[in-house]
Amino acid sequence: MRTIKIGLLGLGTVGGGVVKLLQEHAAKIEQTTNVHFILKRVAVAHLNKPRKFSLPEETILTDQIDEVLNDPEIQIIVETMGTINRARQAIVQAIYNHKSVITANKDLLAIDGPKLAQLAKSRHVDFLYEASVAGGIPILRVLSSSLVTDQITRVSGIINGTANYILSAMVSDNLSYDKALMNAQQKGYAEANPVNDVKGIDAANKLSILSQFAFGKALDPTNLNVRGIDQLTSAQLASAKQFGYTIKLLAIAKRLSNRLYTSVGPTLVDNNDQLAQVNGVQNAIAIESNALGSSVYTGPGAGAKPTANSILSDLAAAANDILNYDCGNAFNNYHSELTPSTLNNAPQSYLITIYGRSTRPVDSIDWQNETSNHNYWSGLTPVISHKKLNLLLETIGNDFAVSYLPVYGTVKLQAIKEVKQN
Ligand SMILES: NC(=O)C1=CN([C@@H]2O[C@H](COP(=O)(O)OP(=O)(O)OC[C@H]3O[C@@H](n4cnc5c(N)ncnc54)[C@H](OP(=O)(O)O)[C@@H]3O)[C@@H](O)[C@H]2O)C=CC1
Ligand SMILES: N[C@@H](CC=O)C(=O)O
Repeated sequence: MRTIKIGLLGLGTVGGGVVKLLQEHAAKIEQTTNVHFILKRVAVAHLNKPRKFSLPEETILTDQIDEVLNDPEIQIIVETMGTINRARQAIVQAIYNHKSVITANKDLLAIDGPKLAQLAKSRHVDFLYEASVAGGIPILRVLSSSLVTDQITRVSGIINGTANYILSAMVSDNLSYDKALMNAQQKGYAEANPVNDVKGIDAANKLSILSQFAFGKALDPTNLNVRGIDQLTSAQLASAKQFGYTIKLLAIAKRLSNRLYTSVGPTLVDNNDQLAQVNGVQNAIAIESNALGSSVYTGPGAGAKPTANSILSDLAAAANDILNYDCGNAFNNYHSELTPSTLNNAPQSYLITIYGRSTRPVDSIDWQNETSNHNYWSGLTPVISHKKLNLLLETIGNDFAVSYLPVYGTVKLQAIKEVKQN
Protein backbone atom coordinates (compact mmCIF):
# COMPACT_ATOMS: atom_id res chain seq x y z
CA MET A 1 0.00 0.00 0.00
CA ARG A 2 1.26 3.48 -0.91
CA THR A 3 1.05 6.47 1.41
CA ILE A 4 -0.05 9.83 0.00
CA LYS A 5 0.11 12.98 2.11
CA ILE A 6 -2.52 15.62 1.59
CA GLY A 7 -2.95 19.26 2.61
CA LEU A 8 -6.31 20.85 3.32
CA LEU A 9 -7.07 24.57 2.99
CA GLY A 10 -10.16 25.45 5.04
CA LEU A 11 -11.89 23.55 7.83
CA GLY A 12 -15.45 24.87 7.68
CA THR A 13 -18.56 23.00 6.52
CA VAL A 14 -16.88 21.26 3.57
CA GLY A 15 -13.33 20.96 4.95
CA GLY A 16 -14.76 19.60 8.22
CA GLY A 17 -16.76 17.06 6.20
CA VAL A 18 -13.57 15.94 4.42
CA VAL A 19 -11.80 15.37 7.74
CA LYS A 20 -14.73 13.39 9.14
CA LEU A 21 -15.16 11.17 6.07
CA LEU A 22 -11.43 10.48 5.84
CA GLN A 23 -11.67 9.09 9.37
CA GLU A 24 -15.09 7.37 9.19
CA HIS A 25 -14.48 5.70 5.81
CA ALA A 26 -10.74 5.05 6.27
CA ALA A 27 -10.99 1.27 5.91
CA LYS A 28 -12.98 1.35 2.67
CA ILE A 29 -10.85 4.17 1.25
CA GLU A 30 -7.68 2.14 1.85
CA GLN A 31 -9.15 -1.05 0.44
CA THR A 32 -10.53 0.54 -2.72
CA THR A 33 -7.70 2.96 -3.51
CA ASN A 34 -4.81 0.93 -2.11
CA VAL A 35 -3.61 4.19 -0.61
CA HIS A 36 -3.11 5.22 3.01
CA PHE A 37 -3.93 8.95 3.04
CA ILE A 38 -2.30 11.10 5.69
CA LEU A 39 -3.80 14.52 6.30
CA LYS A 40 -0.49 16.21 7.01
CA ARG A 41 -1.43 19.90 7.28
CA VAL A 42 -4.64 21.93 7.50
CA ALA A 43 -4.79 25.73 7.08
CA VAL A 44 -7.51 27.85 8.68
CA ALA A 45 -8.08 31.57 9.18
CA HIS A 46 -8.69 31.40 12.93
CA LEU A 47 -6.30 29.04 14.65
CA ASN A 48 -8.07 29.05 18.01
CA LYS A 49 -11.65 28.79 16.78
CA PRO A 50 -13.47 25.95 18.57
CA ARG A 51 -14.20 23.02 16.20
CA LYS A 52 -16.86 20.35 16.62
CA PHE A 53 -14.48 17.53 15.66
CA SER A 54 -10.87 16.64 16.28
CA LEU A 55 -8.10 16.30 13.74
CA PRO A 56 -5.97 13.14 13.50
CA GLU A 57 -3.05 13.29 15.94
CA GLU A 58 -0.43 13.60 13.22
CA THR A 59 -2.17 16.56 11.50
CA ILE A 60 -0.61 20.02 11.89
CA LEU A 61 -3.07 22.93 12.09
CA THR A 62 -1.78 26.29 10.87
CA ASP A 63 -2.99 29.73 9.86
CA GLN A 64 -0.20 30.01 7.26
CA ILE A 65 -1.40 28.68 3.90
CA ASP A 66 2.17 28.67 2.60
CA GLU A 67 3.19 26.04 5.14
CA VAL A 68 0.73 23.68 3.45
CA LEU A 69 1.50 24.71 -0.13
CA ASN A 70 5.27 24.52 0.28
CA ASP A 71 5.46 21.21 2.15
CA PRO A 72 7.39 18.96 -0.28
CA GLU A 73 5.82 15.79 1.17
CA ILE A 74 2.27 16.89 0.32
CA GLN A 75 1.16 15.61 -3.10
CA ILE A 76 -2.48 16.69 -3.15
CA ILE A 77 -4.03 19.99 -2.01
CA VAL A 78 -7.74 20.14 -1.22
CA GLU A 79 -9.00 23.74 -1.36
CA THR A 80 -12.17 24.37 0.69
CA MET A 81 -11.59 28.00 1.78
CA GLY A 82 -13.80 29.71 -0.76
CA THR A 83 -13.28 33.31 -1.98
CA ILE A 84 -11.78 34.01 -5.37
CA ASN A 85 -8.44 35.78 -5.13
CA ARG A 86 -6.85 34.00 -2.17
CA ALA A 87 -8.00 30.61 -3.47
CA ARG A 88 -6.70 31.35 -7.00
CA GLN A 89 -3.33 32.35 -5.59
CA ALA A 90 -3.15 29.19 -3.50
CA ILE A 91 -4.20 26.88 -6.34
CA VAL A 92 -1.71 28.41 -8.77
CA GLN A 93 1.06 28.07 -6.20
CA ALA A 94 0.07 24.45 -5.49
CA ILE A 95 0.14 23.63 -9.21
CA TYR A 96 3.56 25.29 -9.62
CA ASN A 97 4.72 23.20 -6.67
CA HIS A 98 3.65 20.07 -8.64
CA LYS A 99 0.72 19.19 -6.42
CA SER A 100 -2.59 17.93 -7.73
CA VAL A 101 -5.48 20.16 -6.69
CA ILE A 102 -9.07 19.42 -5.72
CA THR A 103 -11.50 22.27 -5.16
CA ALA A 104 -15.21 22.95 -4.55
CA ASN A 105 -14.82 26.62 -5.44
CA LYS A 106 -17.37 27.27 -8.21
CA ASP A 107 -17.00 31.07 -7.90
CA LEU A 108 -13.37 30.75 -8.97
CA LEU A 109 -13.99 27.94 -11.48
CA ALA A 110 -16.67 29.93 -13.29
CA ILE A 111 -14.15 32.70 -13.92
CA ASP A 112 -10.84 30.88 -14.27
CA GLY A 113 -11.64 27.15 -14.48
CA PRO A 114 -10.37 26.63 -18.05
CA LYS A 115 -7.17 28.63 -17.40
CA LEU A 116 -6.40 26.72 -14.19
CA ALA A 117 -7.13 23.41 -15.93
CA GLN A 118 -4.70 24.38 -18.67
CA LEU A 119 -2.04 25.34 -16.14
CA ALA A 120 -2.50 22.02 -14.29
CA LYS A 121 -2.19 20.11 -17.55
CA SER A 122 1.01 21.94 -18.47
CA ARG A 123 2.48 21.09 -15.03
CA HIS A 124 1.33 17.44 -15.26
CA VAL A 125 -0.88 17.54 -12.16
CA ASP A 126 -4.59 16.81 -11.74
CA PHE A 127 -7.18 19.55 -11.26
CA LEU A 128 -10.53 18.10 -10.16
CA TYR A 129 -13.72 19.78 -8.93
CA GLU A 130 -16.67 17.36 -8.76
CA ALA A 131 -18.01 19.12 -5.63
CA SER A 132 -18.32 22.47 -7.38
CA VAL A 133 -21.65 21.63 -9.06
CA ALA A 134 -24.66 20.24 -7.18
CA GLY A 135 -22.65 19.32 -4.05
CA GLY A 136 -23.06 15.58 -3.58
CA ILE A 137 -24.40 14.64 -7.03
CA PRO A 138 -21.59 13.17 -9.14
CA ILE A 139 -22.83 15.04 -12.19
CA LEU A 140 -19.50 16.14 -13.68
CA ARG A 141 -18.24 12.52 -13.73
CA VAL A 142 -21.50 11.36 -15.32
CA LEU A 143 -21.09 13.98 -18.04
CA SER A 144 -17.40 13.31 -18.60
CA SER A 145 -17.63 9.51 -18.51
CA SER A 146 -21.07 7.89 -18.86
CA LEU A 147 -22.39 10.55 -21.26
CA VAL A 148 -19.08 11.45 -22.86
CA THR A 149 -20.11 10.17 -26.28
CA ASP A 150 -23.74 11.27 -26.19
CA GLN A 151 -24.99 14.47 -27.81
CA ILE A 152 -26.63 16.59 -25.11
CA THR A 153 -29.37 18.98 -26.19
CA ARG A 154 -30.62 20.39 -22.89
CA VAL A 155 -29.55 20.62 -19.26
CA SER A 156 -32.07 21.92 -16.71
CA GLY A 157 -30.96 22.11 -13.13
CA ILE A 158 -32.00 22.93 -9.63
CA ILE A 159 -28.40 23.55 -8.66
CA ASN A 160 -28.54 25.80 -5.62
CA GLY A 161 -29.42 23.96 -2.42
CA THR A 162 -30.00 27.11 -0.38
CA ALA A 163 -32.51 28.60 -2.82
CA ASN A 164 -34.36 25.29 -3.16
CA TYR A 165 -34.39 24.88 0.60
CA ILE A 166 -35.82 28.40 1.04
CA LEU A 167 -38.51 27.95 -1.64
CA SER A 168 -39.58 24.57 -0.23
CA ALA A 169 -39.69 25.88 3.34
CA MET A 170 -41.76 28.90 2.27
CA VAL A 171 -44.27 26.78 0.34
CA SER A 172 -44.51 23.62 2.47
CA ASP A 173 -43.82 24.93 5.98
CA ASN A 174 -45.08 28.49 5.56
CA LEU A 175 -41.73 29.84 6.77
CA SER A 176 -40.84 33.47 6.03
CA TYR A 177 -38.05 34.09 3.53
CA ASP A 178 -35.77 35.43 6.30
CA LYS A 179 -36.36 32.47 8.62
CA ALA A 180 -35.83 29.96 5.81
CA LEU A 181 -32.56 31.65 4.81
CA MET A 182 -31.39 31.64 8.42
CA ASN A 183 -32.09 27.88 8.66
CA ALA A 184 -30.14 27.26 5.43
CA GLN A 185 -27.20 29.21 6.89
CA GLN A 186 -27.31 27.25 10.15
CA LYS A 187 -27.30 23.96 8.26
CA GLY A 188 -24.15 25.02 6.36
CA TYR A 189 -25.87 25.13 2.94
CA ALA A 190 -25.48 28.84 2.25
CA GLU A 191 -22.32 30.58 1.14
CA ALA A 192 -20.46 32.74 3.70
CA ASN A 193 -22.21 35.63 1.89
CA PRO A 194 -25.59 34.21 0.82
CA VAL A 195 -26.18 36.95 -1.77
CA ASN A 196 -24.86 34.63 -4.50
CA ASP A 197 -27.31 31.91 -3.43
CA VAL A 198 -30.47 34.01 -3.43
CA LYS A 199 -29.63 36.19 -6.43
CA GLY A 200 -29.01 33.24 -8.74
CA ILE A 201 -25.29 34.00 -9.12
CA ASP A 202 -24.18 30.68 -7.59
CA ALA A 203 -26.52 28.82 -9.96
CA ALA A 204 -25.11 30.83 -12.89
CA ASN A 205 -21.56 29.94 -11.87
CA LYS A 206 -22.49 26.27 -11.70
CA LEU A 207 -24.28 26.45 -15.05
CA SER A 208 -21.07 27.83 -16.54
CA ILE A 209 -19.15 24.76 -15.32
CA LEU A 210 -21.93 22.33 -16.30
CA SER A 211 -22.09 23.83 -19.75
CA GLN A 212 -18.41 23.17 -20.29
CA PHE A 213 -18.93 19.49 -19.50
CA ALA A 214 -22.27 19.10 -21.31
CA PHE A 215 -21.72 21.29 -24.37
CA GLY A 216 -17.97 21.94 -24.48
CA LYS A 217 -18.61 25.64 -23.94
CA ALA A 218 -17.71 27.38 -20.67
CA LEU A 219 -20.13 30.28 -20.31
CA ASP A 220 -19.11 33.66 -18.94
CA PRO A 221 -21.47 33.87 -15.94
CA THR A 222 -21.32 37.68 -15.95
CA ASN A 223 -22.93 37.66 -19.41
CA LEU A 224 -25.88 35.52 -18.31
CA ASN A 225 -29.15 37.23 -17.63
CA VAL A 226 -29.68 36.08 -14.06
CA ARG A 227 -32.62 36.56 -11.70
CA GLY A 228 -32.80 35.41 -8.09
CA ILE A 229 -35.47 34.29 -5.65
CA ASP A 230 -35.13 37.33 -3.39
CA GLN A 231 -37.78 39.33 -5.26
CA LEU A 232 -40.45 36.60 -5.39
CA THR A 233 -43.77 37.58 -3.85
CA SER A 234 -46.22 35.50 -1.81
CA ALA A 235 -48.79 36.27 -4.54
CA GLN A 236 -46.58 34.57 -7.14
CA LEU A 237 -46.00 31.54 -4.90
CA ALA A 238 -49.73 31.23 -4.10
CA SER A 239 -50.86 31.69 -7.73
CA ALA A 240 -48.35 29.15 -9.04
CA LYS A 241 -49.58 26.63 -6.46
CA GLN A 242 -53.20 27.28 -7.38
CA PHE A 243 -52.45 26.72 -11.08
CA GLY A 244 -50.68 23.38 -10.38
CA TYR A 245 -47.07 24.61 -10.55
CA THR A 246 -44.11 24.93 -8.18
CA ILE A 247 -41.62 27.78 -8.44
CA LYS A 248 -38.02 26.60 -8.70
CA LEU A 249 -34.76 28.45 -9.27
CA LEU A 250 -33.83 26.80 -12.57
CA ALA A 251 -30.61 27.04 -14.56
CA ILE A 252 -31.17 25.95 -18.14
CA ALA A 253 -28.86 25.54 -21.14
CA LYS A 254 -30.35 24.37 -24.40
CA ARG A 255 -28.48 23.73 -27.60
CA LEU A 256 -30.00 24.45 -30.97
CA SER A 257 -27.62 24.07 -33.94
CA ASN A 258 -24.62 26.26 -33.13
CA ARG A 259 -26.31 28.33 -30.43
CA LEU A 260 -26.47 27.72 -26.68
CA TYR A 261 -29.54 29.33 -25.10
CA THR A 262 -29.45 29.86 -21.36
CA SER A 263 -31.55 31.19 -18.52
CA VAL A 264 -31.16 31.34 -14.75
CA GLY A 265 -34.06 32.41 -12.57
CA PRO A 266 -37.25 31.49 -10.78
CA THR A 267 -39.46 29.47 -13.13
CA LEU A 268 -42.85 27.78 -12.86
CA VAL A 269 -42.49 24.00 -13.05
CA ASP A 270 -45.56 21.82 -13.64
CA ASN A 271 -46.24 19.71 -10.55
CA ASN A 272 -46.16 16.58 -12.74
CA ASP A 273 -42.57 17.29 -13.77
CA GLN A 274 -39.89 15.44 -11.78
CA LEU A 275 -38.12 18.71 -11.04
CA ALA A 276 -41.16 19.96 -9.11
CA GLN A 277 -40.78 17.06 -6.64
CA VAL A 278 -37.22 18.04 -5.71
CA ASN A 279 -37.41 19.72 -2.31
CA GLY A 280 -35.25 21.12 0.45
CA VAL A 281 -31.49 20.97 -0.08
CA GLN A 282 -31.93 18.35 -2.81
CA ASN A 283 -30.67 19.34 -6.26
CA ALA A 284 -31.55 17.79 -9.60
CA ILE A 285 -30.16 17.95 -13.10
CA ALA A 286 -32.44 16.86 -15.93
CA ILE A 287 -30.56 16.01 -19.11
CA GLU A 288 -31.94 15.53 -22.59
CA SER A 289 -29.55 13.74 -24.88
CA ASN A 290 -29.71 12.11 -28.24
CA ALA A 291 -28.88 8.50 -27.33
CA LEU A 292 -29.99 8.19 -23.70
CA GLY A 293 -33.07 10.40 -24.00
CA SER A 294 -34.26 11.89 -20.69
CA SER A 295 -32.34 11.26 -17.50
CA VAL A 296 -32.52 12.98 -14.12
CA TYR A 297 -29.81 13.02 -11.44
CA THR A 298 -30.85 14.00 -7.92
CA GLY A 299 -29.24 14.20 -4.50
CA PRO A 300 -28.15 16.64 -1.81
CA GLY A 301 -26.80 19.81 -3.40
CA ALA A 302 -24.98 21.17 -0.35
CA GLY A 303 -23.92 20.26 3.16
CA ALA A 304 -20.85 18.80 4.82
CA LYS A 305 -20.84 15.08 4.06
CA PRO A 306 -22.46 15.07 0.59
CA THR A 307 -20.02 17.72 -0.64
CA ALA A 308 -17.09 16.04 1.08
CA ASN A 309 -18.03 12.76 -0.60
CA SER A 310 -17.59 14.41 -4.01
CA ILE A 311 -14.21 15.72 -2.88
CA LEU A 312 -13.14 12.26 -1.74
CA SER A 313 -14.11 10.79 -5.11
CA ASP A 314 -11.73 13.34 -6.65
CA LEU A 315 -9.12 12.37 -4.08
CA ALA A 316 -9.39 8.71 -5.09
CA ALA A 317 -9.08 9.68 -8.77
CA ALA A 318 -6.07 11.94 -8.12
CA ALA A 319 -4.37 9.23 -6.04
CA ASN A 320 -4.96 6.67 -8.77
CA ASP A 321 -3.33 9.00 -11.30
CA ILE A 322 -0.35 9.52 -8.99
CA LEU A 323 0.07 5.75 -8.57
CA ASN A 324 -0.11 5.25 -12.33
CA TYR A 325 2.13 8.20 -13.24
CA ASP A 326 -0.80 9.56 -15.24
CA CYS A 327 -1.47 13.02 -13.76
CA GLY A 328 -2.36 16.04 -15.86
CA ASN A 329 -5.27 14.70 -17.86
CA ALA A 330 -8.09 17.24 -18.17
CA PHE A 331 -11.19 16.53 -16.07
CA ASN A 332 -13.12 17.17 -19.28
CA ASN A 333 -11.78 17.48 -22.81
CA TYR A 334 -14.87 18.60 -24.70
CA HIS A 335 -14.72 21.86 -26.68
CA SER A 336 -17.16 23.21 -29.18
CA GLU A 337 -17.77 26.58 -30.78
CA LEU A 338 -21.23 27.65 -29.69
CA THR A 339 -22.64 31.16 -29.56
CA PRO A 340 -24.24 31.94 -26.20
CA SER A 341 -27.71 33.40 -26.40
CA THR A 342 -30.56 34.05 -23.97
CA LEU A 343 -33.62 31.87 -23.63
CA ASN A 344 -35.44 34.82 -22.08
CA ASN A 345 -36.17 36.35 -25.48
CA ALA A 346 -37.83 33.21 -26.81
CA PRO A 347 -41.61 32.88 -27.04
CA GLN A 348 -42.96 31.11 -23.99
CA SER A 349 -45.79 31.11 -21.49
CA TYR A 350 -45.68 33.42 -18.42
CA LEU A 351 -47.30 33.90 -15.04
CA ILE A 352 -48.30 37.57 -14.84
CA THR A 353 -49.09 39.01 -11.41
CA ILE A 354 -50.55 42.48 -10.89
CA TYR A 355 -50.54 44.07 -7.48
CA GLY A 356 -53.30 46.37 -6.18
CA ARG A 357 -55.82 45.16 -8.76
CA SER A 358 -58.20 42.21 -8.64
CA THR A 359 -59.63 42.13 -12.17
CA ARG A 360 -58.31 40.89 -15.50
CA PRO A 361 -56.18 43.61 -17.08
CA VAL A 362 -56.26 42.78 -20.80
CA ASP A 363 -58.84 40.79 -22.76
CA SER A 364 -56.92 40.44 -26.00
CA ILE A 365 -54.91 37.50 -24.53
CA ASP A 366 -56.29 34.00 -24.31
CA TRP A 367 -55.48 33.65 -20.57
CA GLN A 368 -54.97 29.93 -19.71
CA ASN A 369 -55.89 30.33 -16.07
CA GLU A 370 -56.50 33.19 -13.67
CA THR A 371 -57.00 33.90 -9.98
CA SER A 372 -57.39 36.95 -7.79
CA ASN A 373 -57.99 38.23 -4.30
CA HIS A 374 -58.29 41.74 -2.92
CA ASN A 375 -54.52 42.34 -3.21
CA TYR A 376 -53.61 40.96 -6.62
CA TRP A 377 -54.65 39.37 -9.87
CA SER A 378 -52.61 36.58 -11.56
CA GLY A 379 -52.98 34.97 -14.95
CA LEU A 380 -51.14 32.43 -17.13
CA THR A 381 -50.51 33.54 -20.69
CA PRO A 382 -50.39 31.19 -23.65
CA VAL A 383 -47.02 31.09 -25.46
CA ILE A 384 -46.37 34.71 -26.42
CA SER A 385 -43.39 36.46 -27.97
CA HIS A 386 -41.03 38.50 -25.82
CA LYS A 387 -42.20 41.59 -27.67
CA LYS A 388 -45.80 40.85 -26.75
CA LEU A 389 -44.78 40.26 -23.13
CA ASN A 390 -43.06 43.64 -23.01
CA LEU A 391 -46.08 45.38 -24.51
CA LEU A 392 -48.32 43.71 -21.96
CA LEU A 393 -46.06 44.68 -19.05
CA GLU A 394 -45.86 48.25 -20.37
CA THR A 395 -49.62 48.55 -20.70
CA ILE A 396 -50.29 47.20 -17.22
CA GLY A 397 -47.24 48.83 -15.65
CA ASN A 398 -48.55 52.30 -16.44
CA ASP A 399 -51.12 51.92 -13.68
CA PHE A 400 -50.09 49.00 -11.47
CA ALA A 401 -47.02 47.16 -10.20
CA VAL A 402 -46.60 43.99 -12.24
CA SER A 403 -44.26 40.98 -12.24
CA TYR A 404 -43.77 37.97 -14.52
CA LEU A 405 -42.22 34.50 -14.38
CA PRO A 406 -41.60 32.08 -17.26
CA VAL A 407 -43.17 28.61 -17.37
CA TYR A 408 -40.66 25.74 -17.77
CA GLY A 409 -40.93 23.62 -20.89
CA THR A 410 -43.02 26.09 -22.89
CA VAL A 411 -40.19 27.77 -24.81
CA LYS A 412 -40.59 27.71 -28.60
CA LEU A 413 -37.03 28.03 -29.81
CA GLN A 414 -37.74 27.38 -33.45
CA ALA A 415 -39.88 30.50 -33.41
CA ILE A 416 -37.01 32.68 -32.17
CA LYS A 417 -34.97 31.52 -35.17
CA GLU A 418 -37.75 32.45 -37.55
CA VAL A 419 -38.16 35.86 -35.95
CA LYS A 420 -34.41 36.47 -36.36
CA GLN A 421 -34.45 35.42 -40.00
CA ASN A 422 -37.38 37.67 -40.92
N1 LIG B 1 -21.22 24.59 2.07
C1 LIG B 1 -21.54 23.79 1.06
O1 LIG B 1 -22.49 23.00 1.14
C2 LIG B 1 -20.75 23.84 -0.19
C3 LIG B 1 -19.70 24.70 -0.36
N2 LIG B 1 -18.98 24.70 -1.50
C4 LIG B 1 -17.80 25.56 -1.64
O2 LIG B 1 -16.81 25.06 -0.75
C5 LIG B 1 -15.99 26.12 -0.25
C6 LIG B 1 -16.04 26.14 1.26
O3 LIG B 1 -17.36 26.33 1.70
P1 LIG B 1 -17.75 26.15 3.23
O4 LIG B 1 -17.05 25.00 3.82
O5 LIG B 1 -19.23 26.19 3.28
O6 LIG B 1 -17.18 27.50 3.86
P2 LIG B 1 -16.94 27.86 5.37
O7 LIG B 1 -17.11 29.32 5.48
O8 LIG B 1 -17.74 26.97 6.25
O9 LIG B 1 -15.40 27.49 5.61
C7 LIG B 1 -14.35 28.21 5.08
C8 LIG B 1 -13.07 27.73 5.74
O10 LIG B 1 -11.98 28.39 5.12
C9 LIG B 1 -11.13 28.91 6.12
N3 LIG B 1 -10.46 30.10 5.59
C10 LIG B 1 -11.02 31.24 5.13
N4 LIG B 1 -10.08 32.10 4.71
C11 LIG B 1 -8.89 31.49 4.92
C12 LIG B 1 -7.53 31.87 4.73
N5 LIG B 1 -7.21 33.05 4.22
N6 LIG B 1 -6.57 30.99 5.09
C13 LIG B 1 -6.88 29.78 5.61
N7 LIG B 1 -8.15 29.37 5.81
C14 LIG B 1 -9.12 30.21 5.48
C15 LIG B 1 -12.00 29.21 7.30
O11 LIG B 1 -11.22 29.22 8.49
P3 LIG B 1 -11.83 29.39 9.96
O12 LIG B 1 -12.68 28.17 10.19
O13 LIG B 1 -10.68 29.46 10.85
O14 LIG B 1 -12.65 30.65 9.93
C16 LIG B 1 -12.99 28.04 7.23
O15 LIG B 1 -12.49 26.94 7.92
C17 LIG B 1 -16.54 27.39 -0.93
O16 LIG B 1 -15.83 27.60 -2.12
C18 LIG B 1 -17.99 27.01 -1.25
O17 LIG B 1 -18.52 27.76 -2.31
C19 LIG B 1 -19.27 23.85 -2.55
C20 LIG B 1 -20.30 22.99 -2.47
C21 LIG B 1 -21.14 22.92 -1.28
N1 LIG C 1 -24.38 27.54 -1.29
C1 LIG C 1 -24.39 26.44 -2.20
C2 LIG C 1 -23.52 25.35 -1.67
C3 LIG C 1 -23.21 24.33 -2.67
O1 LIG C 1 -22.73 24.58 -3.76
C4 LIG C 1 -25.80 25.92 -2.36
O2 LIG C 1 -26.65 26.27 -1.53
O3 LIG C 1 -26.07 25.20 -3.32
